[in-house]
Amino acid sequence: MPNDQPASQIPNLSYIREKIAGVDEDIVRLLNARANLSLQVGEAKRVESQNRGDDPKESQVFVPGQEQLVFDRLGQVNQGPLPITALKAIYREVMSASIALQRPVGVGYLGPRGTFTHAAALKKFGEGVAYSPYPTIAAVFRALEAKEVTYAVVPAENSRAGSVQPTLDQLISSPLRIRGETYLPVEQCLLSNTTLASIRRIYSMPVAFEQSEKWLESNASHVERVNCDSTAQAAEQASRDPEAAAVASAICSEIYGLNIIARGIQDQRDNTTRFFILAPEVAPPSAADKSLLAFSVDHRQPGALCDALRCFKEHGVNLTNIASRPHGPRPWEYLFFVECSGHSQAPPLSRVLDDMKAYCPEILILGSFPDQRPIPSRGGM
Ligand SMILES: O=C(O)C(=O)C[C@]1(C(=O)O)C=C[C@@H](O)C=C1
Repeated sequence: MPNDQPASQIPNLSYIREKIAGVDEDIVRLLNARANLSLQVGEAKRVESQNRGDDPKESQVFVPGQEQLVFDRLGQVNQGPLPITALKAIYREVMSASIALQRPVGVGYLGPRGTFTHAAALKKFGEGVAYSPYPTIAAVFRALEAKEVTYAVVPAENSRAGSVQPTLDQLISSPLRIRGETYLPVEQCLLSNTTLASIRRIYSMPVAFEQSEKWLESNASHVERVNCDSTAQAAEQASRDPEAAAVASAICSEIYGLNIIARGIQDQRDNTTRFFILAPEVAPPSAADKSLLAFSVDHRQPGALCDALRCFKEHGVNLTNIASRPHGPRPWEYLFFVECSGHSQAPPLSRVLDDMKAYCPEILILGSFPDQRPIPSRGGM
């Protein structure tokens, strides 16, 4: 940046560096003061768990609503010149270390290394925790159920391709709950070690093919498509097949040694994927929560769905999404998935759930968590 001060008034470089060293000492002292408080929070959480009759070693250290409060406060107190995005990135690591101080944390994700889910997990938990990739969404669920990891991250929904069905299917049969969410901009690339004209097969995940449908139709309409469990697995397979390509992230080109043949091939410029953070239990209520529920109604009763949905209207609870899926154990019957504002343990949603019992043989609370939909002014993490 140009400096208009006369040369005589500019402090000399070593003097400024000494000042920076002094500020760094203060920052380290303050970070450790914060870390000591975090250790106390960890102890308080263990005592609370014990009082509830739960295993104190498994107390929940990741509290997304509290993290949102910290991020919101940063926005309120920051006077610059540091941009808020920089401050939030620094604090992501501060809180990552804070979580790890309270309890060793392992995060399972849909791997292998380099998937968008891996990027989402890093965005949510930072560098302070240990990461373990699993080959399928089902395997991620099983790992957390078996307590191989403390939390898990799975893809939930894409702005172009819609819900990730294997995640919904796992959620309804698993005791795990959604504790948090995060959104990630997704740029798809065509990666290969051959030229576009020589590609005979393209590997990817069904949702990634769907997101890139227009580009693939125009540029590779006659090329065979091979479904994989993840985009990174697709890149890994393409790296071993000289006639193949993969639809995957730019990061995968580095990890698996592939060239980027085309970048940004997704149909939507602001293609975004939403990920769920899974845990054994939901997070406590925060300032702005939403919930994902699944329920069935008596399909022989005309108006049964309408009766169930009226409960939301009567308590002024807003629905943001509704979908239906075949009910696993009972063919030709359906489960309705509803996403709405509020937390299942707090009114008005807790009252809606009480009223719905009159109309719904089954109600599953799949999760309640702070709403992180990307709103530029709020900028959830
Ligand atoms: O307040 C808590 O519950 C904490 O554990 C502290 C803290 C933090 O460092 O600010 C750390 C992790 C949580 O996810 C939220 C906040």
